[in-house]
Amino acid sequence: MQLIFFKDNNVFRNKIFRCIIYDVSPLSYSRFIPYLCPAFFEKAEFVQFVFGLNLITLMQKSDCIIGVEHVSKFFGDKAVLNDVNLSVRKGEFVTILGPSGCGKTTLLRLIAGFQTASEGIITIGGRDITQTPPHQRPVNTVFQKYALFPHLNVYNNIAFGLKLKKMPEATIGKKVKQALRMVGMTDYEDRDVDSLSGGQQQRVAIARAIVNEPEVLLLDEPLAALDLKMRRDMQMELKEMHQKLGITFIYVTHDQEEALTLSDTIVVMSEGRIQQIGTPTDIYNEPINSFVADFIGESNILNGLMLQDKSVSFAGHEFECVDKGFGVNTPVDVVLRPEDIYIFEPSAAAQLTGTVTSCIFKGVHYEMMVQTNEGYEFMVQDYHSFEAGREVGLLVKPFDIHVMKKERTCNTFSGRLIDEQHVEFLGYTFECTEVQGIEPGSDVQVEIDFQNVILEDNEEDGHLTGEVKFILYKGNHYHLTVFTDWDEDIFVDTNDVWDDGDRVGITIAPQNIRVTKPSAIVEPTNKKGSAQ
Ligand SMILES: Nc1ncnc2c1ncn2[C@@H]1O[C@H](COP(=O)(O)OP(=O)(O)OP(=O)(O)O)[C@@H](O)[C@H]1O
Repeated sequence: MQLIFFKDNNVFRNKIFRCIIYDVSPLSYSRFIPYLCPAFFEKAEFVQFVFGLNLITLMQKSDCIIGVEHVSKFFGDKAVLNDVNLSVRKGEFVTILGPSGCGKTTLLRLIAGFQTASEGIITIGGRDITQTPPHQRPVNTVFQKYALFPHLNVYNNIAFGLKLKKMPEATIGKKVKQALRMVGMTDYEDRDVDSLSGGQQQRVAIARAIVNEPEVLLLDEPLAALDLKMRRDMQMELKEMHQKLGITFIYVTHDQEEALTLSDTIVVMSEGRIQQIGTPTDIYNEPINSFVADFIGESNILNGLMLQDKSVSFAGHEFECVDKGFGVNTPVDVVLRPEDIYIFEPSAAAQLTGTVTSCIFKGVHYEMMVQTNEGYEFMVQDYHSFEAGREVGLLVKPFDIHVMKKERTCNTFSGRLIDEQHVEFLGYTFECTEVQGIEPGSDVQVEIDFQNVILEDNEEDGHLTGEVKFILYKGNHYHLTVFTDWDEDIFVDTNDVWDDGDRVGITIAPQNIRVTKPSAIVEPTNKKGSAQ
């Protein structure tokens, strides 16, 4: 008998691990069970016994229904998903949230089985289904475009799958009625689907999915085609439906408000990687990096310097905060939610003073932009209005100052020294100031400060070309990610205003290129998909 325990970092972090026991004869297996440590069973996700080639899941301890383990998906050379790990509990409402093109739909399609993972494993109920065809998976998918059969009425659209399974007509009738009741469309059985509104068609699509009683319902932006009012109504209905049905929902959206409203758990993705997994409150209150902070809700994001434990400077002032363990004089990102900033008449209590530049009524609160005397801009939300032009004081409490580690403090590329004054990186040979003490032909590390990357309107004016993405306003400048037309991103600090998707030329002056020997410490590089 052979005992194999395997665990991986991510799974282990969630205190679940898997044990596989190989080549157990039924006799030794029954003798063996009583001796397995109870503490082990407490932690084990499931225990599998392998009899020759047959794998038997003996026990599934945790309530994990879907496991995505180290999953990557490539289309050609392009990694659309990069080492994704996710564990979904039975009955959970999980939302995959991220900007367009970050890989949300691809992840859903891998779970549904419409596409196959290039690497990694997907399990449902502890069973490896990575290669299982879609129709053999206990999941059903609702798409953004309702994908109803136009020639069938509502009843027949919903009954379609059940008829294929050759269920008795009476059972089908009962199930269709039940599904229609669930989506609030009891009287619509005989209607042509073309005569229904977008919201009603989506309800029929959901009814058609739930009538099969799947263990997991996958929903790919199901409300995206609806107008705002209908979307809000349907969100509430979906939430109720989820509670009534008690099945697991995996929901894809790029709408952060929808994700915060609906979910038990939000998975925030960017560029094929998971950035953060947490409850809506966790994600909103404790974003793990500036990408998540910017993507979820409104934020003021500023460059800061952690002076020491519980003391951070930003916007030209020192502030007391609650964070510790960043070290001394460490560059950080500081996030302040607009509703956490107090605004009042200038007084001694003010930490910052400035002038209101705009004031807009937002229905319940006022949203004001304040330019501080040190030249930083803050968004502030308050129930009281301070009109444009008024002098104000601002204050933020230590607990409301969110300090987060910077992913990087400058652009870092791997390159090759061509000669003393030329270095090759990002597929281009750049002129640099004289490099001494490194042999031409050696591998080198190249560093460029964010503010030293110049973007040009005309692509042909740059050494390189690329596309502007992820624009982050940092109070007194913009931090941009530019997808170069090579394999890596380049990060830029600029005062110029660029739009998402702008094509640009990229220039770097020779004196701003730092060439060093590759450091022993692995610094984060500008590989595609890393958070800002
Ligand atoms: N079959 C395919 N072949 C090549 N590239 C693909 C294919 N399917 C998706 N992609 C690419 O993979 C990336 C992720 O696509 P995906 O549809 O998963 O993103 P998404 O986050 O769901 O975006 P959206 O919100 O716009 O639907 C995109 O760049 C897309 O162009």
